[in-house]
Amino acid sequence: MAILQTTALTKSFGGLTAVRDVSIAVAEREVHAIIGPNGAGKSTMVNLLTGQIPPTSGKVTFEGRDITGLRPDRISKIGIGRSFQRTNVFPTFTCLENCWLAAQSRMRHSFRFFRRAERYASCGERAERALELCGLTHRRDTAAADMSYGEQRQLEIGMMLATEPRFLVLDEPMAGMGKEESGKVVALLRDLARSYPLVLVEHDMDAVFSIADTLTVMVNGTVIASGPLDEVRDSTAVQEAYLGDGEEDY
Ligand SMILES: Nc1ncnc2c1ncn2[C@@H]1O[C@H](COP(=O)(O)OP(=O)(O)OP(=O)(O)O)[C@@H](O)[C@H]1O
Repeated sequence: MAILQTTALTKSFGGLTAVRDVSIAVAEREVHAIIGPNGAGKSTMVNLLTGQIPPTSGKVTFEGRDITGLRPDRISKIGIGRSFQRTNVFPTFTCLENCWLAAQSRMRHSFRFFRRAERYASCGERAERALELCGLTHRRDTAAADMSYGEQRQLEIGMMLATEPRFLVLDEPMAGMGKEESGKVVALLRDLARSYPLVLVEHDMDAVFSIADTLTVMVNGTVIASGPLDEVRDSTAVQEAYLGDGEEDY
């Protein structure tokens, strides 16, 4: 059964339709990658799934519940975690503090604690667990600014995990990384894929092909192919439309 599903999802910006009639379904334990050339509508899809923008038409359901048009904080609380294309960490805060803040953002009244001590402890536990999950326990007390770019992206994944999501949406988690750094993130994503269903938007095709179960290929806002990785990767339509001439761009 699908955990996350879109039905005829469409988003227009004035005269431009960035996402047109997209219907995808992501099952339990599935890594669903969305690929496509620049301007294909991938980021718009991510923004529609996580509530950053409302759709023009169509529907998004999560665990059978209609979440279309809900605000990002509601969607986060419902259990969909999102990482951003650009690093969102607080540079002067330590890794633990960054994760602590993210954990706290999920609390109902972030700054008006009823049982302050209990909530504090619970955020601390979540933060420590998130650091462990993203492989940064050894950097617990290091300020984000003192870490490499790759580690900061890793921390951002930790911050997403500190919100205790049940589903992950990752927007170009390998962007701007060197080979060694992206190798680490690929390993991390493989680990996470054992526990979370996830949607991954990524330009690094080696990474996508090594992690994804399902591939959706978008061109100009439209899905041109979607299905099991091997079938879609090797389909002529995809080779011609995307992986052919444009491959060197990635
Ligand atoms: N807020 C917006 N207002 C107007 N047009 C937008 C907006 N956001 C995206 N677009 C347009 O929608 C189209 C799809 O953009 P989108 O960023 O979703 O593509 P993408 O596949 O993520 O591209 P990239 O790989 O370059 O990130 C583009 O033509 C873009 O210019």
